[in-house]
Amino acid sequence: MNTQTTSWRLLDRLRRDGTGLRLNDLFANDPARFEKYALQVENILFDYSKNLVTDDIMAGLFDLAREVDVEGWRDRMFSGDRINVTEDRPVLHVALRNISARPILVDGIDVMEQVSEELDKMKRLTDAVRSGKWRGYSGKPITDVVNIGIGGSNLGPQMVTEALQKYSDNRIRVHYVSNVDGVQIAQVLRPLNPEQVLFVISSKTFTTRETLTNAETARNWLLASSFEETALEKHFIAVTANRNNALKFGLPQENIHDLWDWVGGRFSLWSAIGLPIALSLGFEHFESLLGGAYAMDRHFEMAPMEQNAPVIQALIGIWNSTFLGMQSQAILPYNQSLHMFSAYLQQADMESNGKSVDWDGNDVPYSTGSIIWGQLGINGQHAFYQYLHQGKNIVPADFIGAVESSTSVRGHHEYLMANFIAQTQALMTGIDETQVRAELRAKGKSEAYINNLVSHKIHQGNRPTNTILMERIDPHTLGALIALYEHKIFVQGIIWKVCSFDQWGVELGKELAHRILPQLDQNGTVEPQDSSTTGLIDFYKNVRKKS
Ligand SMILES: O=P(O)(O)OC[C@H]1O[C@](O)(CO)[C@@H](O)[C@@H]1O
Repeated sequence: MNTQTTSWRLLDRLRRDGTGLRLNDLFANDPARFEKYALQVENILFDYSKNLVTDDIMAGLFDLAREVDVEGWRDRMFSGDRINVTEDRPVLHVALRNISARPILVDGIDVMEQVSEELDKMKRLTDAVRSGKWRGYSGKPITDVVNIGIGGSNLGPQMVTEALQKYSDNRIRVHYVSNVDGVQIAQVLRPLNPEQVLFVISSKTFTTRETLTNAETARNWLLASSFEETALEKHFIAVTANRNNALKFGLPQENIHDLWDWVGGRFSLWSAIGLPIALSLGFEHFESLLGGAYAMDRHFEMAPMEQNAPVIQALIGIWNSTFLGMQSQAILPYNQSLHMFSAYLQQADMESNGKSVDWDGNDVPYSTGSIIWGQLGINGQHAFYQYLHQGKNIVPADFIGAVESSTSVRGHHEYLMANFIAQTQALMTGIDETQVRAELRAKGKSEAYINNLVSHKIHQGNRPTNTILMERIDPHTLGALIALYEHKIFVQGIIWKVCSFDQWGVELGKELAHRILPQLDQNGTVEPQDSSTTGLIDFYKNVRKKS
């Protein structure tokens, strides 16, 4: 157990000794703190100086990473070892953006050959669709792409297409359907012309009910408009690791794009799952995205721990959550283009590290993972920041922004970024009683008024934040940013000793849904089970009967 390492014990002692640490003091006592605790990778400045850490704590955290052999595990991931132990698979999303084409062997076979073949196939499709060479059944060019997929087969591509919209020439409009609630697909299809739509059915397993139900609805919608035998092959593409099921759906071999079992769904946007990104932006921008991720991979592989951004980000997160007991983590982008970033990270992080047993199946005696949540920071300021500033529970936060605006609209960006910087300062410095009293006196308030209000206006401060400031949000930088978080998640999994690449926790709910589905039918028999489940099924059926 990693708690038995010397460094874990030392860190535990530092935690106890350091309960009185104040960020204000740490900055006052060390004018060089920012230089020491900030670094730049690619176009990304990562400032972790506003965290409750000292040189001793950082040294202890680096020792912990060494003791549990983070670097060894990292090398095992990059070289294709089967580090996904519960599924007995390698973890090779890094192969998908290995633009050096350095061989990566799995069972003696270089996976880079398959990767580059698939990339070529993606490029051919992207160019054909975007140039108008690919035509629908009636001979018209494709104008709209509808991606049908959920979880990793939705969140990554959608987050990226939204984030990089500025780079789209709008030749192809991309839409996303993930929810099995028919409202979503109905809304998406309503304004579209079936003759000019290309559906991308994205499912690693091609067994996910939500996706298959939506895919069938899309197929019926298309076939209702065309009795052409070839309509399906002109309007449907699949991305999957399960060719057989895609063939059964009615697609020809050449319309199926490959994914491999060594790519986790939540790490798959770099594969053909990223087709909607390429279709929307053009293949050269997709390649830049891969290039940015590759640059971060090289940094993660080569930089010493003390200057390694993903390692440091992971260690700070472990310090905050496991040692200081701060269980949640807010993700606060100050950039409209990143409006889906926290939703994307929720899956990447929580599905990876939300585990309670270690690789050997033993309970872990510490908290793992974090509750990842958030939304655009500027909107959050007018919604939940009250809790961040004065709530009882401390929520560490990542502030993410860009120096250059993504729009030519003037007069907005400075205001946005002033807030971005001010919020981390306010969370750190807070405002104490003396300052509150002085401010209220300066405004001419009476002593009685001040006495009533003072405790409400005090901000304790001392709330930890990371600041991630990019020069701009372009495909390369976004690729690097996503890879930064992917590797952070990986390092944390190693330290917590949990398997970050499986997701057994999502299975039980799916199985029970399969059992409940026939019970919802008016003629279905309700099984003997707990009274709440039975009561809900009965209520549902009674209301349906009347409607
Ligand atoms: O791509 P698929 O196989 O349809 O799976 C979709 C998502 O469902 C999950 O398996 C969770 O149920 C995710 O891990 C995955 O990204």
